[in-house]
Amino acid sequence: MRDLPVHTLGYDSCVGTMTSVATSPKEQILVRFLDGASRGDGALVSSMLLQAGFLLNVSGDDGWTALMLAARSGHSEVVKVLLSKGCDTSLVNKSGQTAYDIARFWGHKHVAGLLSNSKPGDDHQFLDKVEAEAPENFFSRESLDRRCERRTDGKWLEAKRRSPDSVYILFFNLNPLVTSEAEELGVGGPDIKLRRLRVQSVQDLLAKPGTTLVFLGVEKQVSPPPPSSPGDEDGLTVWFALNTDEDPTEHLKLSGSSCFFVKPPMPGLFALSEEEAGVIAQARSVLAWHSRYSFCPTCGSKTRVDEGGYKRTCMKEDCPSHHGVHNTCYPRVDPVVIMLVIHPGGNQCLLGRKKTFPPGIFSCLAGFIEPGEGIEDAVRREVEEESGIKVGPVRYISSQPWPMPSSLMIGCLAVAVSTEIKVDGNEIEEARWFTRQQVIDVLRRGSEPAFVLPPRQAIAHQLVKHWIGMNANL
Ligand SMILES: NC(=O)c1ccc[n+]([C@@H]2O[C@H](COP(=O)([O-])OP(=O)(O)OC[C@H]3O[C@@H](n4cnc5c(N)ncnc54)[C@H](O)[C@@H]3O)[C@@H](O)[C@H]2O)c1
Ligand SMILES: [Mg+2]
Ligand SMILES: [Mg+2]
Ligand SMILES: [Mg+2]
Ligand SMILES: [Zn+2]
Repeated sequence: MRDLPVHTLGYDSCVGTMTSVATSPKEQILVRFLDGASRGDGALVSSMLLQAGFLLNVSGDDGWTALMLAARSGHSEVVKVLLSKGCDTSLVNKSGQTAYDIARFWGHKHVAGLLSNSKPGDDHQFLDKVEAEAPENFFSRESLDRRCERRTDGKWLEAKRRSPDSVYILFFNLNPLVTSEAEELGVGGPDIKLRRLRVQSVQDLLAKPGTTLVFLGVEKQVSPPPPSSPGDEDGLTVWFALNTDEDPTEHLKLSGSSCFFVKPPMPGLFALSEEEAGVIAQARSVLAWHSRYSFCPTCGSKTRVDEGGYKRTCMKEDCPSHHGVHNTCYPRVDPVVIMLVIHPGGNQCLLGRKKTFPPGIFSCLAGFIEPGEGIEDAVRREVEEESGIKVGPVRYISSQPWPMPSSLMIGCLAVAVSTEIKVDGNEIEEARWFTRQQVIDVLRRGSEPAFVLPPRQAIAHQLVKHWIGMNANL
């Protein structure tokens, strides 16, 4: 017996609740059994199977069997019980996924291991496809080769600093210099472009005490090019970033150009190409660190810039920061979790509004990871703090450097195990469950969208898109 019509019960396949009375004793038994599997109650599953062996391969709503429900929540004990009874691991739900697919998708490696051992020849194309399609996020493209080993090679850096082939990008108070001149921009390309300067244009600025210089890396090479300038033996084109806190316009020797400094984050930086946004993510974060950490955080003394702008060394001889690993000497990155919370039923997602958002915008919840906290726990804590929703399984999807000033957004999908929303009212003024259809209408810019999503350059947008691209009911 398969596909017992339990839809009528309103059985919720993740939290295992019954929202109305089951219509027959057999259906009631099935609901209890599936509920036990999804909650990880191995003892209940075992004893029910002893009395009603037919339950083993029966599915409820959307074709989910006990094995699939246990696999989704990583309940390996229940999975072992079901496997020991000889359950059918090849069954698929109405979205075409096996229990193995579901375990892999939610990152339950131990469960996926148990399931793959029991069925070595299985084909899991669905998951491979989902993984291959993880989005590339704006600000995350590594356009330059960082060549970290060159940061301590003072002679090489100095030669490159003087080289007429080196590229300088300039920031004024952390805002990059760009151009919107038509001839610089290709058809259908970005709206603005970084203004690439040469050493002769920035010579005066380099000599000023308030200027910070950072070695970003070298242009990536397909094959080694011939040497381009006399004395410049490796032919590598180096990029540097400069920041100044005084208006540099009068020191710039630029011929007839219409350049301006663009303020982050929106819409300014979002108008750059993916390649240049990647350079900005690196440059702006390091420069912002220099502007905030001028003095030694350990003893308050003056510091010296070293390693091509990737280290600040305390000038006080006996400062403790000279011994051991001191994360005060190197550029800082703040990890932030950002998550799309999926309703236990699989077909709605949770989005929230900060008080500061423009009208209509709803986005993924997000929050800084705290010291001593892992990614999954930070996701669960922030979601509960901001929306009152409890979260079970968490799966990492992709990350995004966010150079305002220096966050790393860690994008996750998370399955809710409760549904009642209670916003904190402080950070988040409103949170709502939106259906897949509402989200699809927003992404397709339908005539009456229920809300507005952040633009494609925000990882929140990509997480929502990723969820829509997946099969339903994971
Ligand atoms: N790229 C995107 O799609 C996207 C979307 C949402 C948020 N974000 C970014 O994520 C970051 C964090 O999100 P949030 O504001 O919701 O976090 P949050 O929910 O943790 O709340 C922010 C508050 O946490 C405190 N805090 C704790 N640790 C902090 C730290 N290391 N730095 C600064 N404040 C800290 C501060 O009081 C701050 O006001 C923000 O900077 C935001 O710009 C990016
Ligand atoms: Mg937050
Ligand atoms: Mg928060
Ligand atoms: Mg927080
Ligand atoms: Zn010091």
